[in-house]
Amino acid sequence: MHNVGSRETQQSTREDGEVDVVALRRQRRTDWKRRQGHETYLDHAIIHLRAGKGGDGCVAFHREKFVEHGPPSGGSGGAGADIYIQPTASLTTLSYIPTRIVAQAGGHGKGTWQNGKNGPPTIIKVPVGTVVRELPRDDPRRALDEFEWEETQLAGLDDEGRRAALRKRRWVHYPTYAEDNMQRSEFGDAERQVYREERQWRLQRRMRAQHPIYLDLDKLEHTDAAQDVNAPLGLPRNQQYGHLVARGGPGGVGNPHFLSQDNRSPKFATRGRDGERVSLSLELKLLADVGLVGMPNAGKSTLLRALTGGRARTEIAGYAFTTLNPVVAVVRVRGDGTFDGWDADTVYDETRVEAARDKALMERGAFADAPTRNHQRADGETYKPLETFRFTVADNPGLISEASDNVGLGHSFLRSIERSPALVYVVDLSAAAPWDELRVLKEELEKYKPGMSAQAKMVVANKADLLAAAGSAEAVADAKAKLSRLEEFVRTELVDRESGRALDVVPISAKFNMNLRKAVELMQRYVEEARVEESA
Ligand SMILES: Nc1nc2c(ncn2[C@@H]2O[C@H](COP(=O)(O)OP(=O)(O)OP(=O)(O)O)[C@@H](O)[C@H]2O)c(=O)[nH]1
Ligand SMILES: [Mg+2]
Repeated sequence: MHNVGSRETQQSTREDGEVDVVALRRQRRTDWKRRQGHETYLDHAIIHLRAGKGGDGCVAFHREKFVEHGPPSGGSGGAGADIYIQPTASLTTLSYIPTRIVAQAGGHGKGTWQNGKNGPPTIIKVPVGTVVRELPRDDPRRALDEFEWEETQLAGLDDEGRRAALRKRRWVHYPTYAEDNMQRSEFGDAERQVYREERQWRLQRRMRAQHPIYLDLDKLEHTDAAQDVNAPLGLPRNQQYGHLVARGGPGGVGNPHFLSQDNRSPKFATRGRDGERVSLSLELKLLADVGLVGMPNAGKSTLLRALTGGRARTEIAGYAFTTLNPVVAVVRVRGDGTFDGWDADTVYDETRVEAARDKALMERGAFADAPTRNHQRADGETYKPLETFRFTVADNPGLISEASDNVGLGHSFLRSIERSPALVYVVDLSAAAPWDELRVLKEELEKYKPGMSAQAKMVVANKADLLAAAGSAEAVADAKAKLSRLEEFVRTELVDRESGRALDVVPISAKFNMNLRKAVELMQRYVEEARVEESA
């Protein structure tokens, strides 16, 4: 089964429009696998929100000395709390967001005309780069909305029981007066009025459901609450609140509301209404400038570590699927085109090997007088060109053939680089046929999102050191032939349609720090171009 089309259809529906539960289950399993051992990273979540219920109105009569029959004095209930979603820079994962959020109910009305308090708004903070979607009605993962929930409460009742249950959920009666109230014609009028309002409310809600919530929170937003006429009351004036996603139910009205010529002492009030219930899917898209795409073991993590002078804490090991989740790190380029760690003779080996080496050094006391930042370098060098450019690179799990069917780790992690302006293919040049790897990578990108392979800008041919390892003239000639065959493939198959330019091919060795300056220079160029385009 190869799904093509928008992300939603890929995830949950088959070509015939049916919801594909098997695919959903498989997706959940690969998501789970990706989270193993990585305690907190989560880039996709489904949350169920329940806005606050309105407070009930109150039935009361005023009591005062010498006033025998005081007027009705029941206060109205407060509105239930609304739920807002707000992007924030201080989070990087969705794992802190509870899957079920119930906002506070409004306070009940009380005697002596005291109205209930409104529920204070609930604000859900999500990381910048989160895309919020309301789950459509036919999605099996959606929770019941407030109307469907009421229906489930009424299931199995006959007409009479149903009417009684509905009334019970809508009306408050003065003690012992319930029967009496029901007989009255004023109550009948009031009840009709309430049902009319309810139908309006229901209609409005259905209309809103036709335009499901879709929010692309890729920027921090600073609305000026003091200026905003829609800012909810009860928030400090400078507090940011974000986007409304679920409305609280209105409070019920107190008995003074039903005072009329015919009924001088109404003994009923209405209850608050349920808040809206919505299910949202949250998807986190990291915003890295460059995304590395490659098969398992191609050396993506090694490359990221080398580009950041070993700062990027991403695991390197000689088995497939070492990296389970995207890791983003910053590459700092200096004025002369160098970057952190470019000149070091460090070998970026497997993390296990590195750890063992560090431990041995430590035991020998080699770090005892390692220079700190404030020390002069031993060789007396003081010149240090300033950092002039900075961009972020995302290292990703390996992508393999049929990843779109959730083979391997699937391809859902690609969402984190979906919007990266530049993708870089990383292939293992020492493999038998690196061009086949490229073909598969391109196909999988296209299956994830049609047109995504156009974001690819460069092919990095890694492990170039292995080719000529033998050192003989023959091996060198073979290596050259292989590289030119790869270039030939790129020239014929991987041409950027817009510019007509073939992707750049750069042979490197991430492990031994070779030819990385060239790769960084090109990456910087792509990022600069993209930024110019964006600001234009
Ligand atoms: N000889 C040589 N080995 C390399 C080079 N780059 C990476 N390796 C080795 O290749 C193996 C895999 O490297 P990783 O960086 O973990 O590969 P990856 O693409 O991140 O793999 P996954 O995370 O599993 O997708 C490790 O044993 C590295 O030491 C290189 O330039 N030359
Ligand atoms: Mg890796």
